[in-house]
Amino acid sequence: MNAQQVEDLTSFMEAVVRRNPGEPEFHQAVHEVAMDIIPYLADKPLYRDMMVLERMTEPDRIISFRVVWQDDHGGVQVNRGYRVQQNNAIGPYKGGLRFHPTVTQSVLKFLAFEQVFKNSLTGLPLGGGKGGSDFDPKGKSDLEVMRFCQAFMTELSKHVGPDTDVPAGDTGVGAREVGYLFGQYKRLVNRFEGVLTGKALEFGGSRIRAEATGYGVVYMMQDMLAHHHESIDGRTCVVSGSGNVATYCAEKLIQLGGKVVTLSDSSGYIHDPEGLTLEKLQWVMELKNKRRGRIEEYAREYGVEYHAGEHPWGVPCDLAFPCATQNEIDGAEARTLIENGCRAVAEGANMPTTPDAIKVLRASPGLLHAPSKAANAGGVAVSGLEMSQNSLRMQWSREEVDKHLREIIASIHAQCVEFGTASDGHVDYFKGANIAGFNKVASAMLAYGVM
Ligand SMILES: NC(=O)C1=CN([C@@H]2O[C@H](COP(=O)(O)OP(=O)(O)OC[C@H]3O[C@@H](n4cnc5c(N)ncnc54)[C@H](OP(=O)(O)O)[C@@H]3O)[C@@H](O)[C@H]2O)C=CC1
Ligand SMILES: O=C(O)CCC(=O)C(=O)O
Repeated sequence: MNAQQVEDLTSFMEAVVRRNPGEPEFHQAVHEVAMDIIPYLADKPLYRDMMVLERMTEPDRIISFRVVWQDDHGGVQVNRGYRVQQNNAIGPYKGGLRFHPTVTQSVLKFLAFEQVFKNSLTGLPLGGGKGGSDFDPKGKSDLEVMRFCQAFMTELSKHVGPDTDVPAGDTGVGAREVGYLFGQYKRLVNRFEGVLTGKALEFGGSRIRAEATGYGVVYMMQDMLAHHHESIDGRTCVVSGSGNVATYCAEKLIQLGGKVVTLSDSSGYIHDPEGLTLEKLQWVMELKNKRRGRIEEYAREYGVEYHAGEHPWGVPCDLAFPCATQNEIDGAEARTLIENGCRAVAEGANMPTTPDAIKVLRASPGLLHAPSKAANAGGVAVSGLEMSQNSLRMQWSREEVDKHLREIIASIHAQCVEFGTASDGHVDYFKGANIAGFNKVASAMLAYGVM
């Protein structure tokens, strides 16, 4: 960046912070994009005069509402629900719902903003949005989760629809929650329509949607390595998380010959130096999705080490897959990864690396690093395919959906290479993803005029 661009970035970010006080996650996500887009717009006065980037940082609307439900003891509980409808320039708002006590407007705005670029990269007609609540499903009975989901959807149903806004799952919102949410929507509007994705197969879901985010992260890693004539086979992999994204990321890695040595949850991580097998992974999925237990139990079951309160980034690895949550790798942890010889990082979670960590990883010569908006786009891509199948009133085979997913990730990789390759041949996947994602949305916004 030259001096003028640094000045432009500084004044742009000052305005973002002024307009969105107290929203650090949102500032972080916007800054990460603006660092690449502001220099890119240096010779594009029309985009600057039309304030396209400024408009993209302002959500179309934010809906915030009270969610009141009754717990199993008859007590009345109050939570806050949100839907951030960020941008529908290229299609209906699309993005997940997160139920977690750390949910704030700032967190959902960062996720919605990122989603706009990610959805654009898929090549599908999908705008960007995100929603959720500070409700914590952990420790709640099935009936409590059901009552919460019904109360949440009672309000949300007024703002979503198959051509308006199509939510899906995210942290804390899996098959069980999507079932309750869809059932309530159907009851309220008296129509059977594809208002949510991630549905069960029996009522309009797509094959491979559950697997898609994790599989897509691994396909992205495969493509980055193949670009350098390397593969996953025989590489040691460190994965964080043990939810939807982490477990299917681990499954695909094992299928491709990777040795997955860690999984984690918010309490700590397990280290299995022999590597997980598909059987052990099945046990983890049962633990997490049915018994809703803690990853610590894996250590007791298989006689391996458990590290309470720690992240797995100190375990030596070739490939790293942060698949738990935002800002889970900081600068020091990024340095440790590099010192231990890490070759590549593919982000399964949204924005899992802090700005410091990105700086450290970017400065490491040759290290490959796929940002979340490119690496985890497989989930929303298959959600887009679920919408297509719902419109067609059809369900495609596993092979067909997986083939589309593979092609979409390959196209995202190609876009990153097109817009992110430096003169020395190194691919800056962050820059490539930001510019490619921006272009499509920005030209649609220009076509619509001033609005
Ligand atoms: N599901 C999807 O299709 C997509 C998800 N993502 C992103 O992937 C990430 C994981 O989502 P998903 O797997 O669906 O969610 P899940 O709820 O299925 O799993 C989340 C996992 O991350 C752990 N975790 C959550 N918060 C923290 C924390 N603060 N510190 C350490 N670990 C934590 C959870 O542990 P615990 O059980 O202890 O909370 C759990 O193991 C999120 O960033 C999400 O936005 C991105 C694209 C699509
Ligand atoms: O499938 C979807 O619509 C949501 C996916 C999602 O929330 C994400 O990509 O972060």
